[in-house]
Amino acid sequence: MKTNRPPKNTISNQVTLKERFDALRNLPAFFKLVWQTSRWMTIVNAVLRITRSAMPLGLLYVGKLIIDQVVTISHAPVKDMTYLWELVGLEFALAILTDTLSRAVTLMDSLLGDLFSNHTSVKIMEHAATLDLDQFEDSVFYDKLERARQQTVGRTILLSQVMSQVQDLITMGFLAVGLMTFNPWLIVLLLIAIIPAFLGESYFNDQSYALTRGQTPERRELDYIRYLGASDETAKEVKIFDLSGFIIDRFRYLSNKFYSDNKVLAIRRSLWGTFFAVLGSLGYYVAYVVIIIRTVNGSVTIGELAFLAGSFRQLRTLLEGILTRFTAVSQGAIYLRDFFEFFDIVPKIKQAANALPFPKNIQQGFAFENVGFRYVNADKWANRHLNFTLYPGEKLALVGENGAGKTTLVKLLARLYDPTEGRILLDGIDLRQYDLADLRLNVGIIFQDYLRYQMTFAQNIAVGKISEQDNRSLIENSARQSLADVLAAKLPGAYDQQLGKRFADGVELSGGEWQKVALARAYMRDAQLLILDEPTSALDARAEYNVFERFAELTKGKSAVLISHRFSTVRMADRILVLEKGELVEIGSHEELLLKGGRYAELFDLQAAGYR
Ligand SMILES: Nc1ncnc2c1ncn2[C@@H]1O[C@H](COP(=O)(O)OP(=O)(O)OP(=O)(O)O)[C@@H](O)[C@H]1O
Repeated sequence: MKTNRPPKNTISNQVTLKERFDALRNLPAFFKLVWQTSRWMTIVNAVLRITRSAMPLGLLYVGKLIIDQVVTISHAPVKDMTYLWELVGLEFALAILTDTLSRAVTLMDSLLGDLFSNHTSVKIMEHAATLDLDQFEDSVFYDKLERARQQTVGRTILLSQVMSQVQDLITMGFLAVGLMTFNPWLIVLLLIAIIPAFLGESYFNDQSYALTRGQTPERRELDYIRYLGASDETAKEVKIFDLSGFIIDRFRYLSNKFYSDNKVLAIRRSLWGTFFAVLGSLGYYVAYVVIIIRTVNGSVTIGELAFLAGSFRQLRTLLEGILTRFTAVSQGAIYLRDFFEFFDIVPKIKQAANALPFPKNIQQGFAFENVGFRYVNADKWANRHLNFTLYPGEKLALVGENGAGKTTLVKLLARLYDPTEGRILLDGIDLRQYDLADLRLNVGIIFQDYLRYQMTFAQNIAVGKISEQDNRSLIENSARQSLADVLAAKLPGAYDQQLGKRFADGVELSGGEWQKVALARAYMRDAQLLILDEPTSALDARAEYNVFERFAELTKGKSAVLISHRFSTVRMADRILVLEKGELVEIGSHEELLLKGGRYAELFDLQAAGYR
């Protein structure tokens, strides 16, 4: 965790006017997404809004007719009220209709917005699932993912903003036509009063976007700290190391920084906003005075006075809203760029064209030809100059100190990464030529940091081959093979027992017990290559020995790679590959390597000495 980092320079996050306009190009793609979310809702929404936009002019005009009629009747000797009441009835109907339409629009916006948010969340998850492991390990990627996630909620607002924009533009068109029939210059006055507010608004929106964008990494850190500070997974360590003060301090530092950065901007925005509002009011009152003078002179009726003043006031509000919203919409479009940028990230590990099916029975095995791998942004090679073959049916153990590159090697075998240099051949053909899904189905790995799903016992095993989640006999059989069946028998809910403490009635397992459950996943699929990356480290020595003995027996004829730091386990393998700083230093059987008296013998003696 970083502390007391200097304030982030947000200059690079400033948006130019050109970028703002360029971003508007994202709107069609955005509407395509909305359209995909629900066609009928989009249409209904549009129809409702167009109808609603004619209402203000209608109301003002009927209002004018009513006032003029009242004036006429008040001067008439015979008072016939019929027409007046008709007008009042009409206005009442229009008022009810306006209100109903507004509510219907709000309802539609919120329903469509919710659906849109669900739709885009699913799309993000679907796209994230196609991406490579190393993309997930890149912080720039995480920032993009985070911004894309924010969009799913934020963009529902954009939806109603754009719709409202169109609606208000139409309303304005109606009102402007009405106003221009009386006094065209009133429109000019209106524009003069409004434009400064628009410019101010777009300036502050830019500032706010730059600030938010610049804060993305800190926001992620804040989320992470919130998680550290209050989660079942972290509570134990936080308590024992008494980290709460440290965590809270960091949280306070970051959140205070957000607060003060945002505060400065909010205050400036508010002060300028007030000034522009005064300017707008000034414009309105100049127009009002002119209309009053004309009414007093008799060139405008009292009904027209009400109509003109009302139109002008409404137009001002509308225009202000439209201009403000314009910056908000283009702002939203800029955020959208982040959203679509996430979808532009393409996986590097892809299915080859005309991919080959995975061999039914591996003939020659996996041959590493000068394989090297370097993590993104790492200077050091994690694996280098690897030349060896994993033969069909062979059990190969990987040995080496921490960071020697064992896990990386098995990730290459499962194509979680592709080699940076060299290649891996399966039966003489580059691994990249095989069907990816088929490969993953045939290469089973249980990692040392396997997941403890807060789900049922059976589901925790079924994740090994989720398509078989309802195949209870396969699940129970897999549990038997990893020796987890004994555990199920002891649980109150047996295979349906909820595991973990996160949800109601969950039972927590010990580290070793969890490992047996995780190991059962390996037996769910009939993989031709099984990889166990230290998933047995929490088992006691006897249990690990039993598990591996059983594993060797159950996987007879299949290839397997085992990673373990226990030599009692390692010696069971047909051959042992010793890695040092990512490179192969020795390979051979336990006996051969002991005889050789090299690195393996040294490590073995070291461990044996510990037991003497
Ligand atoms: N995701 C990653 N990004 C960058 N570097 C990594 C990543 N994972 C591992 N490394 C680096 O690659 C090297 C090899 O790591 P690897 O996990 O393969 O070692 P290992 O032999 O499995 O270690 P251990 O016995 O501790 O599990 C290490 O130096 C490690 O720091």
